[in-house]
Amino acid sequence: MKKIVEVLPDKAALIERSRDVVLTKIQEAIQRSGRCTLALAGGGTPKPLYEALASQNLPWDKLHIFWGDERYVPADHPDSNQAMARQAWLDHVDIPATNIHPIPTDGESPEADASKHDTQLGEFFGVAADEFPQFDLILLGIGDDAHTASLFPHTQALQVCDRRITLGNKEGQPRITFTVPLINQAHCVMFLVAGAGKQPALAQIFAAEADPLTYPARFIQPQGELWWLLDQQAGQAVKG
Ligand SMILES: O=C(O)[C@H](O)[C@@H](O)[C@H](O)[C@H](O)COP(=O)(O)O
Repeated sequence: MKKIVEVLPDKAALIERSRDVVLTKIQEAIQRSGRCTLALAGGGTPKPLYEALASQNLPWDKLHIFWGDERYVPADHPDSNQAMARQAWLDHVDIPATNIHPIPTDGESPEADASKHDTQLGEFFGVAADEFPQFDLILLGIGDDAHTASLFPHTQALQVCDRRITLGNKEGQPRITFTVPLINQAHCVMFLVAGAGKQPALAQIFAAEADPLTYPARFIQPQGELWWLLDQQAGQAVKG
């Protein structure tokens, strides 16, 4: 794993830098394999990044969009991660509908939809049920409790090693999430973190030792590159 940590002067600089790194990673993936598989994060921090990507001129047919986690709400619900990315970005560019691979939330149950998406990933990447495909880029955020994707502290999802997709649990509300081994298989994982409220969580995530079940983002140790892009306020927590 190659770890890169950058602290940017403010939120605007963080978004500009993340846009540039994302564009580079998309280009590298397309050169490597003819396409780029990109998993998006929810939350407020990446929204301006998605808005910035909406004005780019990209080979949209080569980009395949996934989500690292989803809230269990209809696709047009204000809390839907899919809806946020569509409104900020995907609805404004010429990406083929078949290149957008949302986590389903309209099935019989969260369990059934998690299992369906696990199968969908296997089919898309052409891998067996017990294999973990390699995403080109996975975008992530962290919560004040150091959760990432929908991998919340001390939840069952953190222990799942034999599936790509599982159920997350936010204070009793079901979510659907990538598992730790799926995220860790990626070519590149990029965390975007802004604001002073994230300092305590970041301090524990970057500490020499701390329990990953309490600070789930510590589990993220991808095969490829691990980027932490922080604004100045969040970055106070990791300055030597
Ligand atoms: O669906 C979600 O809520 C996320 O994917 C989640 O893990 C998010 O990235 C963090 O909670 C950070 O959220 P903010 O960017 O809003 O701080």
